[in-house]
Amino acid sequence: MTSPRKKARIHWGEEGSSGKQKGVSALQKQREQLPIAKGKEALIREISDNNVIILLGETGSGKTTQVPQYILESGMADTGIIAVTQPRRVAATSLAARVAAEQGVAVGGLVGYSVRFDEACSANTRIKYVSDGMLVRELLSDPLLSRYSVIVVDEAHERTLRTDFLIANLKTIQEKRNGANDVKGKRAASNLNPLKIVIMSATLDAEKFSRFYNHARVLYVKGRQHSVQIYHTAVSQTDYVDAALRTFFQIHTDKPPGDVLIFLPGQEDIESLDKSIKLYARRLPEERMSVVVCPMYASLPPTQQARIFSPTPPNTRKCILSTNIAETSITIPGIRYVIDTGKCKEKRYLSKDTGGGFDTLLTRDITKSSAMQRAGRAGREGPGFCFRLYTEDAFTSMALSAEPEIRRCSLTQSLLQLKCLGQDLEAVEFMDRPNVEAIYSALKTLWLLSALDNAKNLTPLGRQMASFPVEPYLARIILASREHGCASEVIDIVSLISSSSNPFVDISDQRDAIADARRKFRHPSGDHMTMLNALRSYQDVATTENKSGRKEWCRQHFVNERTFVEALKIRDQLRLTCGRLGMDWRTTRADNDEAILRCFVAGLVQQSAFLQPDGSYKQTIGQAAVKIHPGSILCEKKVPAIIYDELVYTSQIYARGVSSVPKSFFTAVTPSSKQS
Ligand SMILES: Nc1ncnc2c1ncn2[C@@H]1O[C@H](COP(=O)(O)OP(=O)(O)OP(=O)(O)O)[C@@H](O)[C@H]1O
Repeated sequence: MTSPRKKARIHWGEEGSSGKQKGVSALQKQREQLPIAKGKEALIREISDNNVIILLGETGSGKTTQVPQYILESGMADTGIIAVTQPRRVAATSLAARVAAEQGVAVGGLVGYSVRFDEACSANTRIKYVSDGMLVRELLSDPLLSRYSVIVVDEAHERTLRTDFLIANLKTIQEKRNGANDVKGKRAASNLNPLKIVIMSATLDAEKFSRFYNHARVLYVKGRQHSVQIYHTAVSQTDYVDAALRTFFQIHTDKPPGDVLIFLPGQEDIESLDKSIKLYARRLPEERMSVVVCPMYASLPPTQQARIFSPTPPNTRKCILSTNIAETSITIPGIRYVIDTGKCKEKRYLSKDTGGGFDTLLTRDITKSSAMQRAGRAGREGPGFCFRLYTEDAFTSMALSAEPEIRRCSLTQSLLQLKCLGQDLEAVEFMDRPNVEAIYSALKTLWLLSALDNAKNLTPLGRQMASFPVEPYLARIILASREHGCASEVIDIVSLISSSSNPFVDISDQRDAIADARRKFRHPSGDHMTMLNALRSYQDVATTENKSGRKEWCRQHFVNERTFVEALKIRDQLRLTCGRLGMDWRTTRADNDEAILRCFVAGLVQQSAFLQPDGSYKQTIGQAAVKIHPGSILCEKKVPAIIYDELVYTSQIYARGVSSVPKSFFTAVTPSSKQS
């Protein structure tokens, strides 16, 4: 490997900069200097006079942090809570911390947040940053969202399935709460607390949103606080990881202090760049600033994600390697340089016709919207720089925004939630209609899980499934444990599956050593029971060992302590839901593996494959040939039938989280009326 300085330099073309630099000191002064502050009075007036406002403003103009505070301070929302939705949990939690600091209060008081499996709110909370999924969940228990007087839908351009679900439902909720004929005015026929809706983004097709909300008023916030100088490569870069490496060291050797944020598509690229940067950084002359690398991706446990916000030590340059999880809404203190590879991973439903029948992540070029959001992460605290690893022509020819998730992802969970609200996917007025095939597939999945009956009506079991804060198939597994008397074991395993990362560390070149270290957890049936054994062993260790003893035990056994800690929290939530449904989560049949696996078959009936005469596995529902993932303890085995937690699509389709089950289990869960 050559030294970073010897690698070919990348040549950049400069783009005109905009905006002006302003000094910042105290938080209040910063607030006053935000571009949005100039329009505060007008903004409050417009929100007060209109039921729906579409608000566009450049990244960093102050929308997300200031608009909720303006609404609060105006007294407009005195009858309820102000909710601000975010597509990503890290944005919700970090924004709550920032706005609480601006208000001079602790998080969880006046300003709080609510994300899946984590909440900091109290009876005093008036501004609540909430993940879009959590607000959808609240709809199920409060279909008119009556606790809220203003709902701000932020980063609406991302068009996540849950945001689209909210946008559709908010329209009808507002009609009910404000009175059906009340398009512009204030309170009309209804006795309910009226609702105001604010839709926000920096990069939005404002006209489309406006039309959807009966030609709602569109407002623009002009300007950004700090300039961001954008550079494009002079020629296109085929190896974006290598180009990012070279650009990072160009910045590190040539540019003044300031942290660097690099956008990459996924975990694999992040891990590879992490290694290369560390390797090269060690070779730098001692007098140069040192480098600290922080990875950031969705499956990293929240405590590890939080490292990106911690202050950079003196004489050090922090380099954050992130997926698009850090693309919108968040301000990472210290970031002055952004490197944008121009790539992202996009969730897409692979249809059964093409051998799929599942959601998978595919690498693709980003959109203009994403490029602008990424550049916007620099220049939050002072002027910034964005290095795009693609040409200006490539930027010009990018699509404006991504295809909405509703057109490309599995609709199973949304359909179940709509059914609980007495609605049908076909009948709801969405901004963009879902595909017929995706609707059909979701109906079929829910029917196979017994959440819907033959007439597509919600069953009592389906309603119970929707109460759990997990995917329908996992909820089905938990509910099946009622019949089999093994709720305790099943909830433990489901908690581990629902955690943000795998409990087992998988290092491809150490698989033999890892298998050896974990031998005592191994269960012949496969990964589910093995996970349970590992969790139970960890709990034993946790009661006898101190912190460093636990850490050492986890290191020796190649297991991820953070996953166990997170799983135990999730377990509390799942047990609470069981309690609310009158289900006893204490039932146990630790000696009966068969009972536990039967529960998993009830939920994973579609996620199963049978061994073929040629030694491959073929999906029982769907056409794809699947391989057992090399990280699974069953990877070397040939068993007649498998169930799995997920399929991952790389060079081949791999099943992950695999257990072996007798074929006879499948006929038991599939009533004779159900045929694939
Ligand atoms: N956690 C933080 N630490 C330091 N400064 C912050 C923080 N959060 C916000 N700010 C400051 O407030 C400014 C406005 O942030 P805000 O999130 O409200 O902007 P926005 O218009 O919503 O941008 P975006 O569309 O990118 O989310 C930032 O540019 C930054 O200067």
